[in-house]
Amino acid sequence: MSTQAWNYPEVGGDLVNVVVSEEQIRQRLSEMAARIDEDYAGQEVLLIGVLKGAAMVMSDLMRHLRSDVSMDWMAVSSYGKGTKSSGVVRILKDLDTDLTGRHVLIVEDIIDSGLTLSWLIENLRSRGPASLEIATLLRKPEAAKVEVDVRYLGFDIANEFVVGYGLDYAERYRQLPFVAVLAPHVYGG
Ligand SMILES: O=P(O)(O)OC[C@H]1O[C@H](OP(=O)(O)OP(=O)(O)O)[C@H](O)[C@@H]1O
Ligand code: HPA
Repeated sequence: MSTQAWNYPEVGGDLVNVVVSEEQIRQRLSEMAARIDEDYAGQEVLLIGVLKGAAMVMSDLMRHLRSDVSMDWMAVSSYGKGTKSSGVVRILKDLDTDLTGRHVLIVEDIIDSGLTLSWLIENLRSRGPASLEIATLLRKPEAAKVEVDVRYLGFDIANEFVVGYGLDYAERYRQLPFVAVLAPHVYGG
C-alpha cells in the first residue's frame, strides 16, 4: 500500500492500492481545465455536478478555470449501498437552473457502467441546452454497458471498485485525497 494510506489509520487497512495519487489528480485537473478554458473561450459555461461523488472534482476543477462559469448540482443515485449499479437512476435533487440555450458541462467523478450518465444526458438534452458535454475524472472502459461520449477525461482505470476523492462505499471513504482500490473483504466480494 502506498505511504499515503498511512495517514488514514482508521481506513487504510481497507485499501489495496492507490490507483491515482493526489498529485496526479491535481496535475490532470489543471490540464483538463486548460482545455475547457480554450474550448469555451468567450462563452459562459454552466457546470453541473453530479452529487455526491463529483463534489471534490467540481471544486478542484473550478479552482483552475478562468472561463466565465456558474455551477449547479443534481443528485442521482443508482448504486445505493452496493458495488454494482442497480441500473435504475433516481433523481434525488434536481437543478435550480433552466438549461434552455445554455452551454452545459456535466462534471462527474466516474463513468463505470455508463448507465447513470447515459440516462442523465438524455434527461438534460430534453431541456434544450445549446451544448452538452461531459468531464469525468475516471472511467472504467472494461465495465461499460453503454458507450458515453466523454469530452474531458482524467484517467482510464481497471475494472475494480475504487473509493476516495468523492467516491464512496456505503457513504465511507469519500474524504480520501487519492483514489484507491477497496479490498474485497470490506464488501464481501
Ligand atoms: O457509470 P455508472 O455505473 O452509472 O456509475 C457512475 C455513477 O455512480 C456513482 O454515483 P452513485 O450512484 O454511487 O452516487 P454517489 O455519487 O452519491 O456516490 C458515480 O458518482 C456516478 O454518478
Ligand atoms: O468504483 C466505484 N467506486 C465507488 N462508486 C462507484 N460508482 C460507480 N463505480 C464506482
